[in-house]
Amino acid sequence: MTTEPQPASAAPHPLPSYLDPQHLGPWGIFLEQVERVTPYLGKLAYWAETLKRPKRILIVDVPIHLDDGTVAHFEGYRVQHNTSRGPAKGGVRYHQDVTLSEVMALSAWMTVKNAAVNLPYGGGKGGIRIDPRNYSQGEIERLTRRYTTEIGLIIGPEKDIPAPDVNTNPNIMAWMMDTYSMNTGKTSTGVVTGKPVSLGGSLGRSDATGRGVFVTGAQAMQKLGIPLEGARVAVQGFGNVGNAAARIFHDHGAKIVAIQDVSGTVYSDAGIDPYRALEHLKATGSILGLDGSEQLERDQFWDVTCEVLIPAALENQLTETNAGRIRARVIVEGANGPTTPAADDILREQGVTVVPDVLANAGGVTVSYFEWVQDFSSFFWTEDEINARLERIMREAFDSLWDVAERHKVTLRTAAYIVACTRVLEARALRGLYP
Ligand SMILES: NC(=O)C1=CN([C@@H]2O[C@H](COP(=O)(O)OP(=O)(O)OC[C@H]3O[C@@H](n4cnc5c(N)ncnc54)[C@H](O)[C@@H]3O)[C@@H](O)[C@H]2O)C=CC1
Ligand SMILES: O=C(O)CCC(=O)C(=O)O
Repeated sequence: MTTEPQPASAAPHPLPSYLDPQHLGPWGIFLEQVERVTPYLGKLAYWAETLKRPKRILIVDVPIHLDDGTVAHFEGYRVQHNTSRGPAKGGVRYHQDVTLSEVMALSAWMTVKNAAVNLPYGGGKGGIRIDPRNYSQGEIERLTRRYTTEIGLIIGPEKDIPAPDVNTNPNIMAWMMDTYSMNTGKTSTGVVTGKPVSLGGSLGRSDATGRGVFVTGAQAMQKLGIPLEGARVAVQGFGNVGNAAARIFHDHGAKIVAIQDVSGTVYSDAGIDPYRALEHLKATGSILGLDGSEQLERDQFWDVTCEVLIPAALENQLTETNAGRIRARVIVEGANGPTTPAADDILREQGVTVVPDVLANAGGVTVSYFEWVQDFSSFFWTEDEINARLERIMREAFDSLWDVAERHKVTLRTAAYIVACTRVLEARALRGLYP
């Protein structure tokens, strides 16, 4: 038996159909990203097949009583893509378009993200296919508690730690924590992060992803000689990530010229105050009709001239169809997977710098890591301490990825994959196979 790693991965068996690149969707995009990084992995390419196969996939039926007394069934998922460097970690999404392919890709991007910023985690993600806008608070609570019980088989503070993602929030994390604790017979704050501060949550978590988007975006601007003061910023998605990023850019002198969310697009050449936009959204349920702004057609958002574009909604937004229209100099990916590989190539040719999701939006999971550590030690830090540590981690990660990108003459995304996949596969190789 040879002990010397061979240059190419030994993968004698065909992929199961749900892992097949032909079975497109977001998972197909992740596979393409793995193909792009493999030539840079040297001998570790032997283990690259690991990245193409999630470690564990759980599909659950989530039945609940609706308020009208009938029973409804929802399909839920928890995917643990990789646990080579530590427990799986990643959010839970409630959305009508959730699919297995999407959750697999989101969990894989968590593996890469956690390794890119060197957090001691693997990658996981969960989701339920539901449009939560159509359900009451009581129905969402019952859904959350049943889902938590179903995935309780594989989650836990040392196994897999969920957190908020699209349409989930600290309230939902509180129900998850409570359900898991009831089922295991002890209060287990560390089973989820992004909890309310009064239940073992961390100060700074709610704005952390947007703060990381700002820190990495500002660093990219500095490298490119783009002044922050007066810089025009367009933001897609005005939820947890998009509105925090908009507020923090605004606080540092940038001008938010366009915001798009699920309800539509607003634009103002003079700049939109994101605090007022948030108040308007809370009062009316929509960003449309904000004083001093005009409404644009949905697709016109991509034509807005700006220095910084922040996609902070869903994946697959910048594609080969619209990438050529982008007028931004920097794209900072608040969302996971907003840019397809074909769009990446077009943007690169146009000289647009993309700060990739696995770096730009890592602020959220970084403060989730702080929350988890604080829960274990039952000792809580101040918000200033948290923000200072977050900013240091994000800056250092940015600088080291920028250097790797320059050295290999690759995009920041490929640089992030080189660093992250090397870390993951080194751990994989050291742990070896059993038996
Ligand atoms: N919450 C977190 O800490 C993190 C979230 N992310 C990613 O950031 C993105 C946004 O997540 P959150 O802000 O947490 O979700 P959220 O549920 O708080 O907000 C989502 C926003 O996207 C908008 N949106 C939905 N569909 C849209 C569409 N078709 N076009 C335009 N806007 C649309 C919604 O109106 C809302 O403003 C997701 O890709 C998520 O995976 C990444 C890292 C951490
Ligand atoms: O805070 C976390 O653990 C994960 C957040 C998340 O889902 C993400 O970074 O995409």
